[in-house]
Amino acid sequence: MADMTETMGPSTLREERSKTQFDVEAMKLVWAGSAAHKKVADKMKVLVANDPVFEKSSRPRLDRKSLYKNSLRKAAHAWKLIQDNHLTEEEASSLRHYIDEPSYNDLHWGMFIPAIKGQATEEQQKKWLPQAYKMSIIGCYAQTELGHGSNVQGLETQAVFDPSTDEFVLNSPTLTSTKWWPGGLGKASTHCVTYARLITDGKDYGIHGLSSLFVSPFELAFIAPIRSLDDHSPLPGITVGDIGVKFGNGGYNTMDNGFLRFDHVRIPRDNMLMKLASVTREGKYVKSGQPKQIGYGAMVYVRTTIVVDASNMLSRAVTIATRYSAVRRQFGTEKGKPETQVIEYATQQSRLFPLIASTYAFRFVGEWMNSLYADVLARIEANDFSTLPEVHACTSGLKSITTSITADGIEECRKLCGGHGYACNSGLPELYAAYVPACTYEGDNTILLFQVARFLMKALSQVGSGKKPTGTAAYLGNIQKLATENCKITQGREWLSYDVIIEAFQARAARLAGACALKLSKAPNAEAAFEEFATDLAEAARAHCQLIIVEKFVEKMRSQIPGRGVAEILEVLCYVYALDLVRINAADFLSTGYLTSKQISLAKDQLRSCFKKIRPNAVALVDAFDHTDHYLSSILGRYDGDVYPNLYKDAQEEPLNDSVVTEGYAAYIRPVLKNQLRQSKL
Ligand SMILES: Cc1cc2nc3c(=O)[nH]c(=O)nc-3n(C[C@H](O)[C@H](O)[C@H](O)COP(=O)(O)OP(=O)(O)OC[C@H]3O[C@@H](n4cnc5c(N)ncnc54)[C@H](O)[C@@H]3O)c2cc1C
Repeated sequence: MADMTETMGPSTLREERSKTQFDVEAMKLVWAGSAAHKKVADKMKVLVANDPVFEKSSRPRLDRKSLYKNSLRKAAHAWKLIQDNHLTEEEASSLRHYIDEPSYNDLHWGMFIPAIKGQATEEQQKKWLPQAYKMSIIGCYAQTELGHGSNVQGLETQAVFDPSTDEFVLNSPTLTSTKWWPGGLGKASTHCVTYARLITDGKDYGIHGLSSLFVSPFELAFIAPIRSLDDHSPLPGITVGDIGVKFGNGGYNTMDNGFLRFDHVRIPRDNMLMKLASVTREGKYVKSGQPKQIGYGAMVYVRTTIVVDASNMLSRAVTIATRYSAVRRQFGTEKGKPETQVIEYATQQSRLFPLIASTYAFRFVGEWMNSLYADVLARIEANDFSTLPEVHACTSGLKSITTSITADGIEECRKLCGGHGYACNSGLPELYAAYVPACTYEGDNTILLFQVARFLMKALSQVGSGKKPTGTAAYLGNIQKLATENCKITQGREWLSYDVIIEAFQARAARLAGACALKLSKAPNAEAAFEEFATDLAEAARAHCQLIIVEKFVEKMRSQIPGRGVAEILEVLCYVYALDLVRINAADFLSTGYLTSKQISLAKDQLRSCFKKIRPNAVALVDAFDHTDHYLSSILGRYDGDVYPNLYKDAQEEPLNDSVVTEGYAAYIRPVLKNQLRQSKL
């Protein structure tokens, strides 16, 4: 069956790659962040891709039990590889990343261990961390309950201190207090870090958490053993299980998100994590004297990994959509010539290229957050907490907007692949299903924007009393000028200036925040007004976060970027990222009066000309992410572009095609066809 379409994909991608105007190998280094990171990633991605245990293309077809068992097998095999090969922490984490399957490991390494590090005393860390590092215990993070998630202050689980036995009694007093959602809890974990209302000395101390409305890191966390270390059965007083099937085939269903009820479960007093606060032998609640801000380090770390992960997940989706858009042809038949590649269509470019730009933008802002994390740790060490409110606000906002754009971006890439994007073998449905909860866990994205908005309102009120905002909010110190001087450009080319772009985003963010501050200042009740203007406040917060991402992209561009043509094409991507945001948010720029409709029209013209520069480099820009076919797990996104023969082959392997006449024929099709339904047993 050798026809033209069969061979067209590979030759098309070869031709695309021959048009590239920059050094792809150098871009791979920029994407990886350093030669050392690249070396680790290269080693781990090959190790995973070549190991049959890590096969994943069958995932969407597996029933839940087989899916879960297979995921346990992978986790065990990975742990064996880590030990046998003496992998470093970075290598082990990279290995888990390339296995690409949500599992209890994510919570054990990503939440349980950091929670102990952040909230346990040194003595307690010495007790728990070695067991956790050896995996002789498996831990998870049990905060959310059936009735409350975002509103941490509303959690109901109780930890009542009993001085007669020197123990806490953990109890779930209501149905709604059942812990619900924690990953790894359902079937795998032996322990959890759980959050509960501390009741001692006749007083309810509440939860002290990082809630939607009050910002302070957790204080009241407890380590609760939940399963026997001998036979894994639930311990006395514990009711635990999996909450059930979640969105999408495969997807996040490899994870055992669980429920947990405590029925007067006794744990030693020392199982309360006591870095920030403790309960004495007599039952007195005592603050440790350690500033509560020390908990911020762990929070910045977790959010940094989420933003870096957003760039990774978006990079997968755009790789698939870009390669396939080059291979896919529709319309435009000039006699004897192939049809037009869909990537040539202006609408395809205007949907796809800004997503490629966003992928790089998120990568660079993630890189900056890594340095921010180091800075936060150093400052905490030196008892300097001055930057923490600003860091908390910007990391909340960046988590919110990068995960929202990534989830929407994956879905957009699915649509960019037309009908074939809807098939599981495109890799996109499962990617979306597994990724989309990132908009909810680690803080609902809307709630996180409110944290940013509160910070902005406070910063503006302090500007009024002469205090200079710092860091990512420094521009608010200049609000007088930003709110009154409008954009002056008259020619399209003037948009291609970092200063012009940054000033536009600063003016928009400052004006939106300023307008909210004015409304709040006029209201008799600030809390009620915050609720009334919540939509505007969320918009102001979003504008502030987009400004941060634009600024960090520009900062990257102002650094040394080696490699032939690399800086040049990244510059184009930087403008695409910013100008597309101007296009999408034209209403904000117009309503705040900073831009005229003529200036917005000039921005759109520039955007179109930037797309022309991206076009010959599009495939190479996604090749630079350096994803293996195993990691992408997508027929549409194959590196060699050999799409159609493989779609055909995959259909032949569909289990429904095991027999030519389907199993239900005799019972359910034949009686319909033969008008024999009355005689048949249904
Ligand atoms: C896949 C997955 C994995 C998870 N893993 C874990 C885990 O390991 N451990 C754990 O403890 N939890 C986990 N969770 C739970 C998760 O952290 C919570 O679901 C999340 O914090 C959101 O809280 P919620 O469900 O209470 O949402 P809700 O707060 O009930 O949100 C519902 C809606 O109400 C809106 N809303 C709520 N309050 C306000 C307000 N004040 N103003 C305006 N709008 C508001 C929200 O924006 C949202 O649109 C997981 C969840 C998922 C989906």
